[in-house]
Amino acid sequence: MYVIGLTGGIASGKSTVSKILFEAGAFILDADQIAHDVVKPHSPAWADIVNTFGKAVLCTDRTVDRRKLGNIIFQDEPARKRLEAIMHPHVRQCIDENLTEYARQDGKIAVVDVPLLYEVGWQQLANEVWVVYVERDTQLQRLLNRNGLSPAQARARIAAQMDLAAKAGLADVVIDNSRELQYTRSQVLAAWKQAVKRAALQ
Ligand SMILES: CC(C)(COP(=O)(O)OP(=O)(O)OC[C@H]1O[C@@H](n2cnc3c(N)ncnc32)[C@H](O)[C@@H]1O)[C@@H](O)C(=O)NCCC(=O)NCCS
Ligand SMILES: Nc1ncnc2c1ncn2[C@@H]1O[C@H](COP(=O)(O)OP(=O)(O)OP(=O)(O)O)[C@@H](O)[C@H]1O
Repeated sequence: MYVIGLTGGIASGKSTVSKILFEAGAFILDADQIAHDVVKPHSPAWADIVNTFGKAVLCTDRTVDRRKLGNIIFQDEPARKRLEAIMHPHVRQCIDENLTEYARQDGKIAVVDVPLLYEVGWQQLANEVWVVYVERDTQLQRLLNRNGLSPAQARARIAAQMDLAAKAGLADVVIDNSRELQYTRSQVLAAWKQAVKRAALQ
């Protein structure tokens, strides 16, 4: 199974790129979605979160209140590290299981969208890594428009991640999503053509 690791920064455009890749024929795995799925009430990760952060981070239906948990962990680095220590083994296990399942099906390429791929050191799960880059001011503006955060909260979330230009420096492929969608789409489709050729040579 040929795997593209898709990463970038918060609100840099990973979902936008993965949608284009899905339409081009890729399997898509989304680590954020997996992170939401593994905290279903009474799952092991959910129990660890309740033990660590208390029942105050639950909604009335016992699901994790992600807004509340986000507000805690993005202004308290030790708390963020504790949440990551709980979550990442579960997320990784789920990614590995899905990739094993996909490998049974023929010849498709899998795209694994992991925002923290470099921070967590999971580059080895991919044959190649793509970074979705955006200029800092545009990233902040898109994050503010999307999440209804205050500028200080949005900056804290960006600061909790490795510098995006540094990620771009490590990437096999960089998609610049600073401009209009059509510009992004044409870069993605050109890079996809090349990746299909590399996958065929594997
Ligand atoms: C903090 C949580 C509850 C906030 O949930 P919420 O629905 O508001 O945000 P969502 O999950 O959609 O994440 C949005 C973006 O935040 C950024 N982000 C999430 N967790 C982290 C983190 N630990 N460190 C830095 N950035 C993060 C990512 O860029 C992500 O794409 C949630 O993100 C979470 O459980 N994070 C810990 C697990 C994790 O590290 N996930 C990242 C992928 S493995
Ligand atoms: N080229 C673009 N022009 C204008 N808006 C864009 C562009 N690309 C993405 N956006 C918008 O920016 C926001 C972030 O994009 P997207 O959700 O794809 O990022 P992401 O990296 O998947 O974010 P996260 O990992 O934080 O969930 C969205 O509201 C999206 O509609």
